[in-house]
Amino acid sequence: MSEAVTRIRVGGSAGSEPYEVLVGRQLLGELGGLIGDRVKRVAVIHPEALADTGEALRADLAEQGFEAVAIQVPNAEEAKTAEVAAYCWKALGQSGFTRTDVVVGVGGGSTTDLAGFVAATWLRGVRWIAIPTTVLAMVDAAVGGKTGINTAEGKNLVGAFHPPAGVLCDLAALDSLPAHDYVSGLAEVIKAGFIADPVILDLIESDPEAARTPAGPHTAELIERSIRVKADVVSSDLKESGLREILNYGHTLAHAIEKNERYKWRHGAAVSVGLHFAAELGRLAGRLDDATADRHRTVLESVGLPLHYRHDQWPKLLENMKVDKKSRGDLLRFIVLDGLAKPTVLEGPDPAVLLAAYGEVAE
Ligand SMILES: NC(=O)c1ccc[n+]([C@@H]2O[C@H](COP(=O)([O-])OP(=O)(O)OC[C@H]3O[C@@H](n4cnc5c(N)ncnc54)[C@H](O)[C@@H]3O)[C@@H](O)[C@H]2O)c1
Ligand SMILES: O=C(O)C(=O)C[C@@H](O)[C@H](O)[C@H](O)COP(=O)(O)O
Ligand SMILES: [Zn+2]
Repeated sequence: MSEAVTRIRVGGSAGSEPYEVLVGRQLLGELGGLIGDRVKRVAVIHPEALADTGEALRADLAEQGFEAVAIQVPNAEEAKTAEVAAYCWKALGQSGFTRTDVVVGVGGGSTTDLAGFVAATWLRGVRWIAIPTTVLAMVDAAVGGKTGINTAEGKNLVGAFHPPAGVLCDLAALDSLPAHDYVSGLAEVIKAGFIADPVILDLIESDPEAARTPAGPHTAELIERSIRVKADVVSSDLKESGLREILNYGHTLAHAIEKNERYKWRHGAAVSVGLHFAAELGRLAGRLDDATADRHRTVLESVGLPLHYRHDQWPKLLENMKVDKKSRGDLLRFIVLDGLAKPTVLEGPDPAVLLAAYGEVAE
């Protein structure tokens, strides 16, 4: 696929403002235009690992005439806490941030989830722009307006739907990403393949080793296809009243594992185990054919993603899953497949079937 800039439109229905996701290289020149003329202040929220990037962005924006502040937050999930959100609110307050000012979140999904949440809550909502720097944030977290933080009780339990004004996916950012973080993002790419676009799976299976690096021949296509899957879904169901639940494929168990690991596991790694579990659940519930269920294991394993989790943790995981956002009262609900690219909801599965599915995942 060419290195030209691809523009993917998101939203525009049900009262939400449409915006674009740009994918390409050297996109930062687009930022000033996205921020707009009448804006006085810009806050650049970035993780420690991207201190240089955050400062370079701040300096560039200051040169363009904005009052720009950089707000450094911890790396990864440590940023998704009420304390860090409060730290950001303090920084916005101290810089006199008003309703016409703009937040920029640059980093992985943890940073964009936090930055979006800070933007959603400051003065009850200011504009924000996402500059995702991981595969996972480009294909999933930065697109669609789910923002939020974790609590000790569970993943993303506090948040808001607050779509960004634009998303800039600069593929050059992926060159500095640690290999395990690159691979972890592939779990959401593979998820998009199973729920909606099997060409994604074909591309990865054609050369799994190449899919593990940003230098692979299909990097841009894999990212763009996954963004289109997400864009299509959130454009028709921003607030998850139905269709959007399919994006949660593999996430019911994944979030339970993340909480169990006190958010030290990468989200993508947990999603990989969760996808394996969801495939086995679909198979054992009589919904999914053996070949498609097996394909989950082979494709995830081929790029080096984990499939298993500790056998003795099932009672805790079951407890954790009760606060999943898809639960209704005491009813557990899972996304499973009726076939390739045919996601559906499985409500209140037999506990014995759930346990048997976990038996396939347990190590
Ligand atoms: N809002 C959504 O719709 C949505 C969707 C999927 C995932 N998420 C959330 O995204 C988070 C996971 O995001 P992630 O996988 O991007 O990980 P991450 O944001 O936790 O980042 C992983 C690590 O990589 C560092 N990093 C980021 N970009 C880098 C780069 N270019 N070079 C070097 N280091 C870099 C980060 O500082 C961090 O240390 C989870 O909290 C998950 O819940 C949200
Ligand atoms: O955008 C969505 O909707 C998703 O479910 C995408 C997921 O990949 C993502 O991890 C999301 O943050 C999970 O949301 P949650 O509502 O289950 O916390
Ligand atoms: Zn996810």
